[in-house]
Amino acid sequence: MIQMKNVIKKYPNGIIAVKGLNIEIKQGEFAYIVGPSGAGKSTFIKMMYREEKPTSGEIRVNGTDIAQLKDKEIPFLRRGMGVVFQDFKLLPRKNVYENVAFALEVIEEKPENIKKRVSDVLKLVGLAKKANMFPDELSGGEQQRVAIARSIVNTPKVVIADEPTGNLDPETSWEIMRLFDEINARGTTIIMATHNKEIVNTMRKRVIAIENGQIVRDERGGDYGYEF
Ligand SMILES: Nc1ncnc2c1ncn2[C@@H]1O[C@H](COP(=O)(O)OP(=O)(O)OP(=O)(O)O)[C@@H](O)[C@H]1O
Repeated sequence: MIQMKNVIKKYPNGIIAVKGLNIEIKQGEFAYIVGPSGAGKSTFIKMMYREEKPTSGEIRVNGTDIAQLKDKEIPFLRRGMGVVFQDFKLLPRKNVYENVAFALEVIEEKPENIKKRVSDVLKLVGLAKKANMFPDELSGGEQQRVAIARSIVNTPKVVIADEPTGNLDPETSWEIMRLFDEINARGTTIIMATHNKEIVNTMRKRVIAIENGQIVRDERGGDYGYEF
């Protein structure tokens, strides 16, 4: 579902963050992206949802080369993917229900479908009872659950997560990871950059290690492989 060929990313300041990536991630896979700080993991991930445009190379998402997309076509790409961030990025003035519903409103989903979809995903993430609460009334783990609910409410084929447990304590991180595992078990591809060694070594998945802008390891059921 995602293929990269000779992808290079040079930022305007001259830093070459990604130096010729070649990778294929198939529908239904769960892949961790690991590697040292500054290795290029976020850049790699941002190019998948066209937050960053590659300097050269090809990035195919379900066959379309997204490196060639015009800016006005990007929303269509994003309809098919969910994105989850370390800092949740919830809308502070909207409650839990509204934060999740908003993702469907912007794509002009029919109001009668919105209610059902939002309550289904809030149930899935265990927040049905907190639908009326606001982000600042929730714990970090709960806020991340809302963000995950928002990312899957449109039933995307892939969820891309950049360090989703980076702001959470170990126990909460596990709960969030179990949720991602369940979403993956329902058929959604998960691509996740993480520094969480314990989780990578326990919840074994495909491990793609990036160092200095290049893939240095790609193993199914691999371990984290670093001491940090
Ligand atoms: N917007 C930007 N403009 C210029 N340089 C950038 C930009 N974003 C990242 N870089 C540089 O690109 C390189 C890779 O950064 P990136 O954020 O992709 O690494 P990372 O592996 O995700 O790091 P971390 O684990 O610390 O999040 C770094 O040298 C960084 O300074």
